Amino acid sequence: MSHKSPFEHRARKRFGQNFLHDAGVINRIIRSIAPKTGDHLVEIGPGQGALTRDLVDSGAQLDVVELDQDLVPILLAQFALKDNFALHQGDALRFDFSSLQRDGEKLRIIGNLPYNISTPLMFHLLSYQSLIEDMHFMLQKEVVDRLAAGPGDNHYGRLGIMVQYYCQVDFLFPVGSGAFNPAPKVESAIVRLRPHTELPHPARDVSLLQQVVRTAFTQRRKTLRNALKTLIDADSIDALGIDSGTRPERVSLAQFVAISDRLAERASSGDEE
Ligand SMILES: C[S@@+](CC[C@H](N)C(=O)[O-])C[C@H]1O[C@@H](n2cnc3c(N)ncnc32)[C@H](O)[C@@H]1O
Repeated sequence: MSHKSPFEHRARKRFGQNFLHDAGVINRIIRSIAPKTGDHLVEIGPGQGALTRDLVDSGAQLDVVELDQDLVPILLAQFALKDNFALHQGDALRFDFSSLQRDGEKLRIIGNLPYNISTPLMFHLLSYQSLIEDMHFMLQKEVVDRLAAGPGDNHYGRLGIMVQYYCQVDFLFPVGSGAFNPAPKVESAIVRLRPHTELPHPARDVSLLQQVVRTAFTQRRKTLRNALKTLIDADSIDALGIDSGTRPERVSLAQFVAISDRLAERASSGDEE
């Protein structure tokens, strides 16, 4: 299905195009970001410029990354004359964000993201975590619930744990589907991610942490000891002060890090389970 916009651009499903048209929602997002002169903003997927106008007018440097070539003339017609605006046509998943950085300044990332690429894009951006001050994203509400969830919440799991490893996560506000054209089938929400300047729970080996968390949540109804039995025995979990009879959904990030650090120690000492 495609929908005509005021600029005669047909919204494309394959690019995840749902354009914001609700001025109240746009204002609220801009107020949450609070862009100012001296900031270096990067908007991913500017679309027809719903958020872009206020971001440019803030006086901040604004780079935008848009995949759809047909949107390029629409964006340039509105913003090409602004000397604080630069457009990069291409795929944000492959974009080298470090190429934008100047003089040690940090980037502020913004995006009403296509929902099909939001998780890989967040992890791509987290690989530049030290260059980023904060990120404001519109995502499926269910994804924001998962990002912000803590131990014991229904939505708590792998995505939230791994993003919270790198970032402070704040659920800002929900957005109804009527704010978009065409309206998506699901509700949305705005989330703020702020990369930690120092990781609160640094793991000895992040890929091991990822493996532990992935394995633990493959069958979330199992006890921790059963879920992790291919990696570590119950006594070793209990010896870390973690109840191996609990469910993975009750285990904190710090506790998952403790388990993965124990495995990393063993691997480095050549110790076998
Ligand atoms: C949900 S729309 C949001 C558009 C606009 N920011 C708004 O709020 O109305 C997502 C935008 O991301 C663009 N897009 C999709 N995949 C992309 C990718 N891989 N890299 C960069 N932009 C992409 C789409 O073409 C579209 O303009």
